[in-house]
Amino acid sequence: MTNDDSDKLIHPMTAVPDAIRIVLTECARVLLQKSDFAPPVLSIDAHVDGGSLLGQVLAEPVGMSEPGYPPYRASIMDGFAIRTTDRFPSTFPNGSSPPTTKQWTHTIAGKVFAGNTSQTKDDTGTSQTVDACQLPTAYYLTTGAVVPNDFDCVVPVEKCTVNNKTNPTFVNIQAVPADIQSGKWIRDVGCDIPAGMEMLPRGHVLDAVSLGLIRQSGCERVSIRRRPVVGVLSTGNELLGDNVRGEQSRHGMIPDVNRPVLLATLKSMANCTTVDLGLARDDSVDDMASHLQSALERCDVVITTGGISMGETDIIEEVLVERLQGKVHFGRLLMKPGKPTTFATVVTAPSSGTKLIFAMPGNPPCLDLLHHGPDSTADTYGESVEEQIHRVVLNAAVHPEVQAILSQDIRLDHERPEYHRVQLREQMPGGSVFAFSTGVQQSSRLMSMLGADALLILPQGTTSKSTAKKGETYTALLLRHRSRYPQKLVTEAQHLNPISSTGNNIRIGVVFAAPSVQLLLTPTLEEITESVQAAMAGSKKSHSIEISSTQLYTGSATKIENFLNSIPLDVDILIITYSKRQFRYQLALANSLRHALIKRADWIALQARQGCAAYDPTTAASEMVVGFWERTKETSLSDAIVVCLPAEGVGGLSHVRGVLRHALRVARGAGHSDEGYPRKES
Ligand SMILES: Nc1nc2c(c(=O)[nH]1)N[C@H]1C(S)=C(S)[C@@H](COP(=O)(O)OP(=O)(O)OC[C@H]3O[C@@H](n4cnc5c(N)ncnc54)[C@H](O)[C@@H]3O)O[C@H]1N2
Ligand code: MOO
Repeated sequence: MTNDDSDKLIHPMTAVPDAIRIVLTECARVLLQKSDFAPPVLSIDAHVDGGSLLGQVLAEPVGMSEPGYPPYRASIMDGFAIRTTDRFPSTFPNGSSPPTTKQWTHTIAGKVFAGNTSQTKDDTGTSQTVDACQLPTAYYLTTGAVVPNDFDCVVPVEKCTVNNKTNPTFVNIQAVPADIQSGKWIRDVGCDIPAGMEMLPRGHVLDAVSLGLIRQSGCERVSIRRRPVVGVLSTGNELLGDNVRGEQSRHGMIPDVNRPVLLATLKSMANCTTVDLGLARDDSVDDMASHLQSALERCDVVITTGGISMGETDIIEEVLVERLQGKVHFGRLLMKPGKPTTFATVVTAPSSGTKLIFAMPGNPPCLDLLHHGPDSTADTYGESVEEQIHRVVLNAAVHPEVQAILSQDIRLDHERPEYHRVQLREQMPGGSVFAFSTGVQQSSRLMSMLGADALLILPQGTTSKSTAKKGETYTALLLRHRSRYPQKLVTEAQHLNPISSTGNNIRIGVVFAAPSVQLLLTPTLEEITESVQAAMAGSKKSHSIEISSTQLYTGSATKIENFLNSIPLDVDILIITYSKRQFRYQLALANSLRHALIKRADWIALQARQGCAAYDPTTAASEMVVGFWERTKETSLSDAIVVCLPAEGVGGLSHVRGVLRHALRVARGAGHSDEGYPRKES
């Protein structure tokens, strides 16, 4: 659509989940079509100083080389190495009594210190019965020393007494039989890391511990992905350059905030090399074109700010499309703030490939957007580029999020969903999380970002719902302090909102239900996905399985129906899990659900019970409910299969083929009618 007063295109507003998928798809396309990102992989000396490996992403897994770690049998204690197979004589030298079972006397054959490699291989004598004049031998060892061949036990020095401190020749060991066992206090070759084990997978981001493991692996070179080069350009004639001081008083001029904020954000969160592209004036299309042209030659990704909405000096899109022949994938977002955000790709000279351009609005808080990013770390062997792209997009962890309870009423925006800057507070450690607005959210107010922990996604207002009410729960996208929240409260949002089912894609929604957050025992989303995948294994058609939504429910068990009606889930299978330890709660939850389903499938529930019990016997007495949930409104659950089972038994889903296969048919549009169940009167 065009605007009558100017030639500018007015793009439709793209919903954020769609925009994320578009960005992920284009990122994956560029990253996976290796010619566009040459050289995609660098080989680096594993022994270079850690600094240059830290934060890098592995392009190939790192495995343990022969013989494993430790590379030799090592003593765990400072002590004496002995052979447990040695036998003692019935008579002893100089007629003394033979040792009791608690005392063994050995001749000290030598000392082996950690790092001493010479003396250890010669004493390979086999087990011996010592005659009247011969005692078995022992070696003194320090922690980490090589245990001599055939010696199979180390006795700590605390249990040993030597005959002469300065020049010991005998050691008397006082120990209980349990101390004299083969393998005691010895780390066998490869017992920490066996040879051939994959220690760090492809896509692993190297941290300090990984650097240590690479050293232990014995690997000489590691393959890492080349970091994308990301350039940041601020545009606008009103911006003061870095070297211009004392000009702030000049009427109509402001400091450039976006560039330093973006560069710092990229440095702190992204695995990329940053380039400061400086400032560009916005009164000349020619100048802007040459600025962007040279930026694209140097960078894989260019982020511009400003000049992208409807004004006469908003020239970025014109330059991208008309001068650089770029393709705009979306030109506006259905979100507040950040509406004018534009995403484009430009094919530069064949040698340097396709470049990604994010043209962001000038208002500084719009930079929140940058926190959404792709994660293309999955295994890619044996797939076509299109398949890889599809999988990367499906698997991308877009944003860590928690469910937060609003602490005050907030008026909803009627044009766009609002990503409201909030501070988060826990009621008590591990308890419910409450969201507090950081104040006036006007797009230009950088102050509203100060101290913000998260962006609370508030829905677009309607005539029937114009206010988000205190006490309501909304999704909060964490900006920082992820580790502050208990692991189980934080979910990796695969996608921010429901996405529609395509082909053989099964969408799973998960509700974690418990009377309070402390009582939640949540299976991991991977566990759920794996169980469903296992159940589907062997089905004739291939399919992909995706957790498309997770919800936390800490309300009364009898109100679950209201809760399910209120959430905009659009899934094929809804899994509701609770802890088997919550006896009364699970009973109330199950009764309530059974009542709310349009059809119960008790025989499948029995199958589910057996499946869970096979997986975890203690779940046998738990409540299981299976049935169908009726579509109540366009955006809500669409005749989902509901499976309610204890969190401890989720692995048992892999035994419930029938229900999940049926869900698959429903997902493909067959509906439940072939099952012949009557619908409830509405
Ligand atoms: N007629 C319409 N006007 C506007 C619309 C619209 O739909 N129709 N959208 C509004 C929205 S929403 C936003 S957001 C802004 C974004 O505009 P631009 O992306 O074109 O950005 P500018 O106009 O260049 O700048 C906006 C604002 O931010 C200040 N700014 C710019 N760059 C920086 C910087 N590097 N550091 C600090 N501050 C910066 C600039 O001075 C402006 O005040 O458009 C609305 N208009
Ligand atoms: O999208 Mo703008 O950032 O609302 O003002």
